[in-house]
Amino acid sequence: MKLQFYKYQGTGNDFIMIDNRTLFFPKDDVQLINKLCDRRFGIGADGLILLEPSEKEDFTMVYFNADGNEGSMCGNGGRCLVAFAKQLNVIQNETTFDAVDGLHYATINNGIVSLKMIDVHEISTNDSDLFLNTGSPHHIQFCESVKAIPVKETGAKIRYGAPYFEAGTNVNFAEQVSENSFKVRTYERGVEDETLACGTGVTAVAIAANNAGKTTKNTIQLEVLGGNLEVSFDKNENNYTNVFLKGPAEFVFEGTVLI
Ligand SMILES: N[C@@H](CCC[C@H](N)C(=O)O)C(=O)O
Repeated sequence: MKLQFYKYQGTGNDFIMIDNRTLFFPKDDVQLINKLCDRRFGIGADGLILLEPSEKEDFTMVYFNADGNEGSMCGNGGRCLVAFAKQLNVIQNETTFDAVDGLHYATINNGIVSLKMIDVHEISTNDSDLFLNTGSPHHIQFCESVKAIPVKETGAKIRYGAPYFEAGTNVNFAEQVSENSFKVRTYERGVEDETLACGTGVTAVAIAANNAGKTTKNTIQLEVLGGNLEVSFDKNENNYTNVFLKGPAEFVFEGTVLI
């Protein structure tokens, strides 16, 4: 069968998009999804996303990591899916959609997508590292220079080590640049490597930075390997609400592949 696909990227975090409104795609086929995401044997991507129907909302997001397994929430993937939904004329400039972690509201203007993320009420600390869930689990380590960090090696050790083990976590290394800006590099669970950006990851870094007293700002600029993102939130004691992740989401190419 010929599969029509669309390729999108958000600050270099890249995704295969499939219009699965007719529910034809064999989503239990872990090997197939893994091969489609393979950069040598397939199309190549950090993940694959299905746009599916929703009973009450505009559409449903179903996200798979590059390893072929269904993932938790993907912030950059969600932003790219909003741009894809607009390309398909499923939405105009505003939407609410279903995802694995609940409802998401988003707007799109001139290719910039602003996506509402889940509220965060729990942040744990271990020495100077932090852990929180922004739709996906994230470990955060602040450091002097992200350039000097062997992200794949150090990230893998933390991802598979205590207290995370098999379930694992995504791992972010963050360097403060100014009062309200940070450089971030992320090791992604499910890709098992560093990616050029991670949306739920920078969201976690922005909240962690505020929570750890590194900044009092509630609009934070995040510089990642693939570009720039912005995270904003409201804070009430240790509760973070109205969390928004904002940045570019771009269509790259489309094609067909035999499956
Ligand atoms: N790239 C993503 C994060 C995806 C989630 C993750 N790899 C997992 O399942 O743990 C993002 O932009 O948030």
